[in-house]
Amino acid sequence: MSSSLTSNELEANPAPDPQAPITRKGFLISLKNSGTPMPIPEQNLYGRCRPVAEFEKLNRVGEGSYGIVYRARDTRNNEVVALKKVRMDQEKDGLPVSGLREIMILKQLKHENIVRLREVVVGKSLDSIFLVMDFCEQDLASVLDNMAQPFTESEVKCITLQVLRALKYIHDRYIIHRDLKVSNLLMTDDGCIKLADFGLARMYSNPPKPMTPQMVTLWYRAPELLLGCKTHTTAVDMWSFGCILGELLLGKPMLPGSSEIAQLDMIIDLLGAPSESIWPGFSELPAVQNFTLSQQPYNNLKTKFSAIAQAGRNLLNILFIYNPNTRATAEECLNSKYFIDPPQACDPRMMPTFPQHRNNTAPQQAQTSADIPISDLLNVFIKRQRMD
Ligand SMILES: Nc1ncnc2c1ncn2[C@@H]1O[C@H](COP(=O)(O)OP(=O)(O)OP(=O)(O)O)[C@@H](O)[C@H]1O
Repeated sequence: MSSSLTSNELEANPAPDPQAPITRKGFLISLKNSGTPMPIPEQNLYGRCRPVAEFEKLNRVGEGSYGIVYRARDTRNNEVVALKKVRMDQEKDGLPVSGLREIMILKQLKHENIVRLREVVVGKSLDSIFLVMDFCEQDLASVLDNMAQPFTESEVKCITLQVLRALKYIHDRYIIHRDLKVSNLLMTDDGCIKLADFGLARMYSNPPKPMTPQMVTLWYRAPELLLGCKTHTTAVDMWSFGCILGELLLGKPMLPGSSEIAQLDMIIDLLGAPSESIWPGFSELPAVQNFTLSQQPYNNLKTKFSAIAQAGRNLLNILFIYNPNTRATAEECLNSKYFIDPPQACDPRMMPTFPQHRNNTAPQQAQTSADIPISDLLNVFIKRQRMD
């Protein structure tokens, strides 16, 4: 991904509803009004950052494209937290853009099925920042990789209902996650699912504005993205959600393509070929000419999910709709008969617990740092980018 934080981007995609709970204030508005970084009117907009030295790193639990995540102990209150070090070396201009986006978005979200950002802490230089989040004992990818038997259907319903609640919450606030996959679904020992990793998330507007299509991990990527559509909607998350539901029901990834064309072929093998009649505008999509799509005419969802009750297959059918404008929304899924029919979703507290496979690495030394306001940090990054 080539990404840089520009004032245009900060201004882009305003929430269409001025009453929406998400507001843009502080430094964002300063940039918009002046075109250059301005002093931040509210001192310490995001509060003062504590030094990361106040956290004892216990072990590394994960590493993604944009950061390393540690289990750590907050020495002030002894609580165990997740500490995500924002990776700096991936950005060509040295800016932790995905980290900053993640901070800006997570700060505004408060929902029991979304990982809570407690605070931002800093290392010894401004080039080292960490997100402090509630610690979740598991992520669904490592659970699925290590479990002896697949989830029962009532466990699948328990997990997916929680994911849908998180999706409804963010979609109602004009936020698209854009990287929904099992490794970004965390689970606590109380069976609570938390949507994590908002590094690729974006605000969207109506009508949608152009965005980079190469988002979303391939296996969970919607056909409109694979075909180069530049206007994304919440429907991209709903496709990914369908892939996750399918993966939980099958006990293995549903569409594990190894390239974009292989991914499209897998989708077509499962659902039949898209056409202008079922997806108006399909033939105009930028990448349609680049691929020779197979003409397989049948929808094979029923065969692939023959062990699942009709209501489950109906839910999958409305998620795997090619046309993003008619694909099911999170709210429609929450009202699906699938969640009413037996077996009903189990209580999260009845979910099985799993060994913590991610806790096997050695402790790390904490760094020292200064006590710096996060607003200063953000200004430094923005200024640096303007100089490039
Ligand atoms: N709050 C948390 N509690 C426990 N583990 C976490 C937490 N946040 C992240 N992790 C672990 O760290 C991994 C990577 O985190 P995350 O997805 O946020 O990083 P990323 O660099 O953005 O990853 P990606 O490459 O998927 O975009 C997760 O899959 C999970 O295993």
